[in-house]
Amino acid sequence: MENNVILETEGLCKYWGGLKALDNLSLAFHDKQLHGIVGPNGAGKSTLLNMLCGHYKPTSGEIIYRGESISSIKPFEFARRGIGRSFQKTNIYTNATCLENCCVAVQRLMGGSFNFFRSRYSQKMLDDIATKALEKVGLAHRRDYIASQISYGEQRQLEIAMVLATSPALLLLDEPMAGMGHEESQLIINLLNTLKKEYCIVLVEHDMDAIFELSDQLTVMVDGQHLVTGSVDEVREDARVKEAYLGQGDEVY
Ligand SMILES: Nc1ncnc2c1ncn2[C@@H]1O[C@H](COP(=O)(O)OP(=O)(O)OP(=O)(O)O)[C@@H](O)[C@H]1O
Repeated sequence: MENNVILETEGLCKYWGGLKALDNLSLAFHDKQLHGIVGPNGAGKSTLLNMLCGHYKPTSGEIIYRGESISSIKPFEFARRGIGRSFQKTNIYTNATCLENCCVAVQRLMGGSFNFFRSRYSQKMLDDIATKALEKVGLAHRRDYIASQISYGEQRQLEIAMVLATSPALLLLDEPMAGMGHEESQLIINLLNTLKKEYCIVLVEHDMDAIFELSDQLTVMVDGQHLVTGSVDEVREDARVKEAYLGQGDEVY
């Protein structure tokens, strides 16, 4: 194993009845790199993220985290080991403040054991962790705002802050730019460019300009199968990729 590989899949398969949503996928995700995942609709991108965070169990194959197979551990153990996941659908409590949302994310991770630490001291620790996460995404000035009062783009930033508050080593991001205008997307691009210096990021995103700008490695999937992995330039020049996107609109080119 290359020493800066954090997470790997080996021959990963997920079948829904006769449908092969993921078919024999072997990938390696490196520390301090952003690995983009693209592919036409139904390619299996969300299925892959759901498996990497433990939400779905593999039909066969392995998920290996820092050299250890974690295919059969429970979903909350994925998070406790440092695999953080943001969702396509917004996951925030709109009636709580930004700070409270980040605190809840940490409490969820700690589960029942959090009650044990309940004290003024632990609340301060929690607030500090949450505040640092908000600072990292550029939302420190929104700390005490109710989440429903901040813009849509800021809500997506808040979701990333909620993942960061759980102290992950790896971030799995599912379309963090969905529904955003150009300016808001640019904010997220700038944020991810900063975060990838510190974390391993796996990014599923339909915004091709964004994914080309951000990816150190890029994987194209088609019909649950791996088509190609390489640098952005290698992928863009690959004839198989052009062919896979034919009839899908000009999503790539
Ligand atoms: N829970 C499920 N039960 C049955 N089939 C599923 C389930 N989840 C996904 N699928 C199927 O698996 C295939 C891959 O779906 P997936 O959502 O992973 O693709 P995707 O690449 O994320 O697509 P999109 O870009 O449209 O979000 C699709 O054919 C989908 O219908």
